[in-house]
Amino acid sequence: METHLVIELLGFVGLVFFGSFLHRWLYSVKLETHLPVVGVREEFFSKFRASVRQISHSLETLSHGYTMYGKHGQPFVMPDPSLQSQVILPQEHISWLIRQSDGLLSQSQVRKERNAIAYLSMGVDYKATMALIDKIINPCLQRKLNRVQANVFDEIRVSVDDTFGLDETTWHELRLHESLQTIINRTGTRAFFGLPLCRNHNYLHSLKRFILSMGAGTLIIGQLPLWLLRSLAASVINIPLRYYKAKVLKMLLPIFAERIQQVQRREAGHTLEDEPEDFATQIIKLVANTKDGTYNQGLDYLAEQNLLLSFAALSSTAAAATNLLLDILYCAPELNAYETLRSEAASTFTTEQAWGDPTSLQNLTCTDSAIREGLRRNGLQIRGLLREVMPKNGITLPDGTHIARGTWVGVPLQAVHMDERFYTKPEMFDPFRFARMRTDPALEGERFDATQTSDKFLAFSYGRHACPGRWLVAQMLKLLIAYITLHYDIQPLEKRPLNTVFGDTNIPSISATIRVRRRKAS
Ligand code: HEM
Repeated sequence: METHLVIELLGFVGLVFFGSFLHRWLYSVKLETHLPVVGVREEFFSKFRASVRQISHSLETLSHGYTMYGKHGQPFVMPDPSLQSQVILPQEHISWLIRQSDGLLSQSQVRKERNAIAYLSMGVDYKATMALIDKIINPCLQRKLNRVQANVFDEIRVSVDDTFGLDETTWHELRLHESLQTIINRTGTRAFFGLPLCRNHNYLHSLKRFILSMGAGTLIIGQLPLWLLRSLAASVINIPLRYYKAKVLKMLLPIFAERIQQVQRREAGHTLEDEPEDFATQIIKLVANTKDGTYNQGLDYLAEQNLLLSFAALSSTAAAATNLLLDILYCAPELNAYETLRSEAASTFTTEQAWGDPTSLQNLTCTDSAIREGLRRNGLQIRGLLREVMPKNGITLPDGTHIARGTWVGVPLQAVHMDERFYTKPEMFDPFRFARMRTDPALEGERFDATQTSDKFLAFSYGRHACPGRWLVAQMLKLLIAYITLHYDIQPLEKRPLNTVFGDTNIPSISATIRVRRRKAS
């Protein structure tokens, strides 16, 4: 047979295969049909197109579904680019949702796909990670937080001075997100691994690239349909990810080795003059005193776990700080937000020691309120508490709706935050809303500090998988806002640069700039 005929034949066979694959794929989008479906238009391949559209339209679709159904106590179906069938629950079902065990509604199944844990080169086991978070990391991030406050402040002071500048005579422009990411990366690294790593340029450079690769991986791969496409995307993203992870770990390992030696010497009865107060030391101490071998899998393992934790910590805190400053600089002048925060900081931090004193942070009720409001108005995720239905026979929701096995259920976080039943003028960034709510006699008994999660405030999620880093976030952001307002003037914004929603993630503008000038020392 002539060569061109063979090629044509092979091409034809390939086309038939591809066509049938595409046809099956386009029609494979399964949506729970007994529930209302949102986001689907009358068009060819309507379900498939609705699913793909949610890469950029999920905020609108979720708000529409919430207004039409969720607000009236009804679950609805949301298409998703991953083609994974999803049922979005009304706010009334959240308390029920968080009470269900992982055996009924599994978070780990969702994490593996949505956060691409099954695809990215992590090097750590998911189960062991969750055990480590539960037993070791959570206690460190809560009970031992006070010990890092003085160091966290010291790093904020030095890194803000470096990034915002010391010139008291001229205004200059800086890119807000980039500056805050640098400040938060340094401060977080100081809290986790101490000096001098947090000022090592090579480390910070590789850490930034590692965070970028992880961010791209978790953001993009979880949105893709089909295992094959996810694996292909992961094989590309894993190249820089492995490279930068190896570079970062090379610098982290000697620090862990040193900390382990220090802990062992102390346990053997030696007195150490300068025992570091960082989380790495605290985590090593806890692991050393725990009989269960799950956490004690060697130096590389612990270092890698801590690196993953810094990823969870740093990118989200930098994004929250960016949103918060943009909101403060844009909000209505009559609210006098910047000046109020400055005078609260001035009356709290009257001595040098006050910056390292945990009781100072309790006085910052207006700053705390602004942080909570920033997270309410612009949470980092618009949909969350995603869980996969595990029982063979499915599960029955509190309103009697039956949901099949394998379906994901979730909550429209941003839509709940925008519900006027829970927040007056929800569209408005009202920085001191929660400070007023704290003193409202009608709300007595409820707590409104930034770290308090509830079924109406979901920025840190809710229930047993809620963010364990939220106390550290509040500590860092309070010290950051206080230091910036006390030492810098910033020109208000005429327009708030818009966020971009990609899938479930709400990303603040990374190109937004602000104009700053150092205040004259009095
Ligand atoms: C403003 C900053 C932050 C926000 C908005 C945030 C938000 C969240 C949310 C929504 C979850 C639940 C995710 C899910 O269910 O899939 C979560 C989980 C988690 N966060 Fe954060 N987070 C922030 C900062 C941090 C920091 C600073 C740390 C560590 C120091 C941290 C460590 C974790 C960990 C380990 C989990 C997993 C908890 C579990 O599954 O049990 N986060 N965070």
